Amino acid sequence: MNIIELKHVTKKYDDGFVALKDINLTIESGKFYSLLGPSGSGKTTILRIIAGFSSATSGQILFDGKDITNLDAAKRHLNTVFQNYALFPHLDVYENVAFALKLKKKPEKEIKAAVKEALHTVRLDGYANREISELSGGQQQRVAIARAIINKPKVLLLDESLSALDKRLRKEMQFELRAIQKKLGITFIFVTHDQEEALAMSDEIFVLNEGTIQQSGTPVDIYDEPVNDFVARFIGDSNIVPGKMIQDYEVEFVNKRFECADAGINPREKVEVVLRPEDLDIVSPEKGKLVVTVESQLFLGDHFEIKAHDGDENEWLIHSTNPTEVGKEVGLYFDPEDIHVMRFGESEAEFDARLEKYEGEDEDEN
Ligand SMILES: Nc1ncnc2c1ncn2[C@@H]1O[C@H](COP(=O)(O)OP(=O)(O)OP(=O)(O)O)[C@@H](O)[C@H]1O
Repeated sequence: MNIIELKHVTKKYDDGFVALKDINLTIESGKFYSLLGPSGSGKTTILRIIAGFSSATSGQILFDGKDITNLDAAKRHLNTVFQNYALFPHLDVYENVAFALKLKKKPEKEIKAAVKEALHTVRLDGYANREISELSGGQQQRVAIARAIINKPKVLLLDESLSALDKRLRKEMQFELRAIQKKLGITFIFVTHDQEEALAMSDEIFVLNEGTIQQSGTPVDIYDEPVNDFVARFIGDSNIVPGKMIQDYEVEFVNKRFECADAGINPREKVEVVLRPEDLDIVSPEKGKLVVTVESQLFLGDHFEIKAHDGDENEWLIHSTNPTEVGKEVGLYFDPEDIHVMRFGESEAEFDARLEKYEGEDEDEN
């Protein structure tokens, strides 16, 4: 079931800057979504428009199928967790978490039970009487979440809410947030510029750049089939080289022809080819589909990051669990499915239509 829909939403700020250009997105109930993009891409603007803190210049926002474009923020069934948590420093944990229910003048007994349950959900049992200043960053984050879930919103908006934490705590909170979302079964919309974080946590990701959605889909879809070079570069490491389509399922790059899994592109059309570093296997030069010379090698704990160049002066990034030798000539092996062919200027809708057509044909053949 769709809980939130944005239809043709644009946002022009007072100074004339257009921060969102015709945004269309659908959020289903009970899933974890990320809005992912570099600084200034419009993530927070989308969140603020959904929350009702900012209004769209044009377009429509639906909540549970009803138009809420002009509805007051306070009347929307959602809460927001801000980057700085916005906790009240002069109130203790209990008072912070109880705040929304006290405002609604709920009976004390009901409030007590709700605070207990919310603190239990975020694993802060026994912290009710602590002062905010006596909590670690991760604990403050949990209080902010407890406060936001106490009145059981249908949607929780989280704006870069892990960015103040150190790396280890951040990882821990990623698991935690995901577990809380699953337990509560409510929709989370999480804003982040960290692609690893979005990949690890989300059911679905919207990748944004310059006020437009570049691609939406599951983490695996977006990683495996980036629609354009922005997405390919932004999500994970990648090797991107220019190429030319020969025919369906055959592409040329670095002056060689390779079998690939892509179709529906015109013969001789110029394309870009993406190969992920972990899809390149180092083999002997005779067995390689490409021959490269190793330039550098770094041990990164769980893999070696190897840089190499081919005769055409393309640099190749390789992630390998085995070391090689700097200066050595080696072969690179990859499967046809590891080659991702991208058309210039293809929109996500065109990309999806092309994929659907060919997947449909494959099924017909089987
Ligand atoms: N009140 C405003 N007036 C004019 N421009 C604004 C205003 N608020 C935001 N912008 C601009 O709109 C664009 C999108 O901003 P937004 O905060 O949505 O980006 P973001 O993707 O959340 O970035 P970050 O990760 O840095 O928070 C930016 O270029 C920003 O400078």
